Amino acid sequence: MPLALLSVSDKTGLVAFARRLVEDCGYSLVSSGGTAKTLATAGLSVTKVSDYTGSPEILGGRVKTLHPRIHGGILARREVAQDVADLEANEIQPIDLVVVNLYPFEQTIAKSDVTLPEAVEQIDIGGPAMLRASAKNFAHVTVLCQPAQYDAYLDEWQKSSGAVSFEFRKACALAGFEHTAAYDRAIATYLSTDEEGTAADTSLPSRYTLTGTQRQSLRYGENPHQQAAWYQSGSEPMGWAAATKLQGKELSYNNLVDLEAARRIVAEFQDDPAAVVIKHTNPCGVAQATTLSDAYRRAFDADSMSAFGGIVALNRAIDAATAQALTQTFLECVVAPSCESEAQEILAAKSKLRVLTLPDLVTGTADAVRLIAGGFLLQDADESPATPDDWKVVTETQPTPEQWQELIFAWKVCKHVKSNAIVVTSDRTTLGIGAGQMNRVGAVNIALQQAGDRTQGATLASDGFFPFDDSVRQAAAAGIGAIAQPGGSLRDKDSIDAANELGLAMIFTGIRHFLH
Ligand SMILES: NC(=O)c1ncn([C@@H]2O[C@H](COP(=O)(O)O)[C@@H](O)[C@H]2O)c1NC=O
Repeated sequence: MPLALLSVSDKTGLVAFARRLVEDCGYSLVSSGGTAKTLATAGLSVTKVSDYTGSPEILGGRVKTLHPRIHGGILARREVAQDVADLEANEIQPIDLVVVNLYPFEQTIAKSDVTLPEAVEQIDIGGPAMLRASAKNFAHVTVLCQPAQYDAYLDEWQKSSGAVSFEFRKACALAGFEHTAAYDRAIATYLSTDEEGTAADTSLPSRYTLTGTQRQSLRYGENPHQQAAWYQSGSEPMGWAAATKLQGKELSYNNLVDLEAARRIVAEFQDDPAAVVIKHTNPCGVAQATTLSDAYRRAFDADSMSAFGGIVALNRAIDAATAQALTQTFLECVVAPSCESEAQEILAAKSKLRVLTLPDLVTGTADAVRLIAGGFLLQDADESPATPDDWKVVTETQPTPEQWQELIFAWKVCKHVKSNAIVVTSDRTTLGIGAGQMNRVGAVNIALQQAGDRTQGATLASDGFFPFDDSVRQAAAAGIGAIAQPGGSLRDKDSIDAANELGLAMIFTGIRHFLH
């Protein structure tokens, strides 16, 4: 009789599955304590692991299945004479099917009041050992690590009359190793943070694993000839995986990339209603106002030509007036924390428009990963807030209180524009954005040109320092009244002298915001 080993924390579907293993597939069952109890209570015949091994479960369950009779049965190569002889000599029966799912570590640490000892006790040791052992020996053993796989196994068993295919076993092994990798990643991440959830050690980890479960296959990637899929980190949906799509076409790869860019900008603005319009990850309009509809109109009007086909993020619930404005042009996606029912009815007229709600638009990722040939780069996210207390006025002319507010606004936007970045703003609305230019003067030119005749008295922010005084002179010629830039160039003095000569106020932020 073939032997199946069942040891599961999540007992969903367990009894029905085990019954079919016995009745349809002819398995005899061996199970760890709690699993055996569940099966026996349901009237199934099952041998307890402790009876099979002759060793009781000890240390409060820390050692249950860690025994040569279990691991020998899983790992034996049936075609290797010495392995077969070892099994016989030790009275070990080969195990053909391992059904194991792990202690719910992630669910445990998701609880707000969890203690470190509680979390540590939920680190499964015996389960991953069995899972990895059976995945390693997929040439002979099938491993199932989630209840969702039970039906597929029974289908496969029936289809093959019990001769489960190599491909099926290999796919199960792959799923098993992905599962243990994600499980260990969650443990390592948890241990690397302190009770407040911030990194306990400021240095980056010596080993870094990125894992995810495919959540959605996407029609294509950045271009139609590229395949793409969306992966969810962790077992609980967070971030975009927790968003709700109220209406509209299927999300595309580029939609998700742009939505994330839009989210990051709107997350900067919490105090007043704010709107962001994104094209190809750069903002073409950002505005704050006293009402959401006004903020959206201003963001849209900032560069209405570019806004066509844009991605919009809003930091307040979509109301009817904003919904009305949103339907006036072609947009790809809109995201907001929520959407009022009247607004939903209005937006429904644009049935293709993707409307998403994401209650938490602020929480992002702590790490930024970039793949390069042969490896990847890891850095902290650019979380540095705009802290004007540390900013230094370097000109004779001091910014007025209004200019200070405007400089903060421009600087926050500038942080999210691809380098070289220049942002011109007025009345908490972008007027012109120079993005991704290979020289800074080019970025200044584009931003000023876009702003057109609206630059008189406006402010300008630059993500990097000015290497020469030419940008200051261009800005002054266009009527810009105040500038924010990091400072730090060898020729800072030239820029300061030019600003003084031309009567501009200029502040040095002391930090830069390159974005590549
Ligand atoms: N220590 C062990 O030898 C061990 N063997 C299996 N487990 C886990 O114990 C759980 C099942 O326990 P039970 O059948 O007692 O409800 C499974 O999640 C399984 O992964 C173990 N627990 C933790 O490491």
